[in-house]
Amino acid sequence: MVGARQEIKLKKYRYLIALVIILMVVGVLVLVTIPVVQNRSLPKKLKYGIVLDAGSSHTALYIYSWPAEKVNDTGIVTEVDSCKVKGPGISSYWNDIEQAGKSLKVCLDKAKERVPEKQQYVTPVYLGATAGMRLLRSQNQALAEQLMKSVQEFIKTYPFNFQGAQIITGQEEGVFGWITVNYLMENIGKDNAGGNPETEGALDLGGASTQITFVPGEKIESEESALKMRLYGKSYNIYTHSYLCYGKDQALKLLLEKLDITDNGTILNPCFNKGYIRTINVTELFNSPCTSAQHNIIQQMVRIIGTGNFDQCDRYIRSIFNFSVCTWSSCSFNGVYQPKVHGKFGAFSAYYFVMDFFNLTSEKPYDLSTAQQRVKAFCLKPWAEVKNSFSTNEKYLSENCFAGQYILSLLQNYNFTSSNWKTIMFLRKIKGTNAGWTLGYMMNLTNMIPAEQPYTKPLTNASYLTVMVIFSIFVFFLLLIGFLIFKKKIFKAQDKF
Ligand SMILES: Nc1nc2c(ncn2[C@@H]2O[C@H](COP(=O)(O)OP(=O)(O)OP(=O)(O)O)[C@@H](O)[C@H]2O)c(=O)[nH]1
Ligand SMILES: [Ca+2]
Repeated sequence: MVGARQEIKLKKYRYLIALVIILMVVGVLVLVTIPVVQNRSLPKKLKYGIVLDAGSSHTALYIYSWPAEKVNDTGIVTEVDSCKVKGPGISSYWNDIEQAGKSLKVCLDKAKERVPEKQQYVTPVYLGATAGMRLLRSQNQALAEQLMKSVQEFIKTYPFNFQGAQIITGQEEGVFGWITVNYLMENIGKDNAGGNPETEGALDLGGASTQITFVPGEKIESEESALKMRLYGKSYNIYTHSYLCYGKDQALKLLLEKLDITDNGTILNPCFNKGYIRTINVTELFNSPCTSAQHNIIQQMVRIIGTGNFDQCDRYIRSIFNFSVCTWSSCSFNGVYQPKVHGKFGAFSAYYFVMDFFNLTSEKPYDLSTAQQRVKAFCLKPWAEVKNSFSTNEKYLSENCFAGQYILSLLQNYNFTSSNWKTIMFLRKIKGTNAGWTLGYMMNLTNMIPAEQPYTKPLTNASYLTVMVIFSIFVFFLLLIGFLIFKKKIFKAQDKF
């Protein structure tokens, strides 16, 4: 009787053990499959943003994109496409205002093709105009406003989420260029255990203005050029200055104004290659507020003839900068305060175009004397030879001697000398995205740069689940072992019984 009862009990135990084991296996299977299913790569939802850079010499459109769920992560926004508007900058349409807006058509059409239709209504579009419009506004505010309205109305005819067209300040242009460079280089936003990571300065040479922006190693004396910013939980004291009229095209006008004109309306220009001839309308030279000084040229057209004289060019270029006044402890030129340049610099736009022409933009920086020699060698070449040797656009080609010397002069005025010249990296793009103010401008306006470091979980979702699964399996085996020991003891007790 006792033996049969014991057998029934034993059978019950076996069923119970089998049931527990099955439940445990199912439990482990569930634990393993759920994270796998949960973590399989989901189709990424992308967000888009568009910025039009209405520069003095031309307008460009940039399309940026980033994964929707990672807004605050660093290094996430990239440029997915860009479009160069044909023709001059919007400020040149002052006598045909309606055309200013229409000139943007091809690029806006391209943006419409590039951004998925469903996303277009939520895609913000910004237009920022720079020095060309600043100059026009200083001459005729009403006209500048009409022009901005023209581009605004035209952009509004597109299905995007238009956020406004503004003439941005030189300070904004400088600082947003700095943000772009440091965001793309991942100098800002990275949680750097060793304190504040070094940032890089930004050097932008446009057609009508030029900007220098960096974090100095000393206190900034002038409030006007100082900007305190808090980005990703760190504070930055930034120095920035924008020199209106010192972009490449306006600087050339400043130079031409300094040169003598002969009675028959000829200007000899030592900064153009020997034999190069360019005929320009006098109004073209003097319609700029940068050169509106009194002049007594009676001819309508003037002929500029290149003489390719390096030393004379150097002297004339120096003469467009004023070094006679400085009320601060140090100045660059024109009495503008500038602390000592500090750290590395990224130099883009015309700095890049021109230095690239002279093959001076490699990863391994060249020294100042090599740069000077290359520019000099080019300037000494007669125009006929230059023209035959390069297929570059003739306007750019003819201005490279001037631009090369101007850049060398400007950078030395900022106090880049042979000892720190190699801290400048001439670049067009960083990780595939164009260096310029537009990306920083968009990220600022879309609140994509947090002031404080966003909260980050100690583990990613995937590693969290992996750890959970491993520990569950571990606990399962412990339970199993415990259970088997327990079972053995029961059987032993039963045997005794
Ligand atoms: N050599 C050369 N010069 C270029 C090229 N593209 C533009 N430039 C010139 O470089 C200068 C600067 O160009 P950008 O940076 O586009 O200037 P921008 O934005 O129109 O002008 P700002 O409003 O002052 O910023 C202008 O004088 C342009 O004409 C190029 O491919 N090669
Ligand atoms: Ca520009």
